[in-house]
Formats: sequence, structure tokens, C-alpha cells
Amino acid sequence: MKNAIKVACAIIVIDHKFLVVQRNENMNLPLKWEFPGGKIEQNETDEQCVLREIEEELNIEVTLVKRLTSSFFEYPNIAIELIPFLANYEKGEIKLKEHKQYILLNKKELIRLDWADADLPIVKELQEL
Ligand SMILES: Nc1nc2c([nH]c(=O)n2[C@H]2C[C@H](O)[C@@H](COP(=O)(O)OP(=O)(O)OP(=O)(O)O)O2)c(=O)[nH]1
Repeated sequence: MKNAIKVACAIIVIDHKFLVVQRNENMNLPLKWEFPGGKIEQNETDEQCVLREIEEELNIEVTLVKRLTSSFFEYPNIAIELIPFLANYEKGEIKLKEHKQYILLNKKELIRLDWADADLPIVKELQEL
């Protein structure tokens, strides 16, 4: 795949559940579920990106535990490499800045959501952890 844009995201564990967020009506991929994160900027590492995005989007601090397998997906308007990190919630009160809502689900419940396509292989990999 040519020129995939790199996007880093966090699978945040809180009380043994996974935090997932829903994109709002005005974003690309409206109302799809995803893991919080965003595009990697110049001069930052994947890890720095995900920590920054979590602070920006959710107002919380997390620690990164493990990098999972990247997912490559070509949407009609954009090709992305989605780089997932398993993360632990550390501190802060969740305040959503961009997303419509968040929910905490266990592993089995994740499959039922209407995910952004690029996330599906990651949700599958999570089932096997
Ligand atoms: N943060 C995040 N983005 C995802 C996931 N799955 C997925 O396909 N994406 C896509 C949606 C966006 O096209 C891109 C992430 O870009 P972004 O969140 O920084 O930017 P955005 O779409 O809100 O805004 P824009 O700058 O593209 O208009 O990756 C995911 O799990 N998390």
C-alpha cells in the first residue's frame, strides 16, 4: 500500500474493561466506533503521539503496555496504517473533547460494535490475548 498515513491508537484498560469511543456525526466515518488516537505528527514517535492524543481527546493519562499488530486499510479517501497500543489508565477524569460518547466493554462485547473498518483486525487480535 502506498503512502499510508500512520495513525496511533490506544486500547485503554480500566477496571479490566476496554475503553472505546464513538466518532461524532461531523467527523469522517461518522458514528463509527474506534480506539482513541490520531495521526502521527512530524518529529514525534508513535508512543509520543498516542500519549498526546489521549490527553487531548480524553483528558486522561495512560501508560503504554504493549504494541499490537498494525492494521492497514484503504478507505476511499485515505489509506491508513493503524498502530495499536495496549494501555493502562493511570489518572484523570475522562472528558471527551471530540467524540460523541465512550463506553467500557469487556473483550467479548467489543465485537458487536459498528467499528471503523481498519479496527476490525485489532478487535480480532484482542480476542486472542
Ligand atoms: N484515532 C483513530 N482513528 C482511526 C481509527 N480507525 C480508523 O480507521 N481511524 C481513521 C479515522 C481518521 O481517518 C484517521 C485518524 O485521523 P484523526 O482522528 O487524527 O483525524 P480526523 O479524521 O478526526 O480528522 P481529519 O484531520 O482527518 O479531518 O484514522 C481508530 O481506531 N482510532
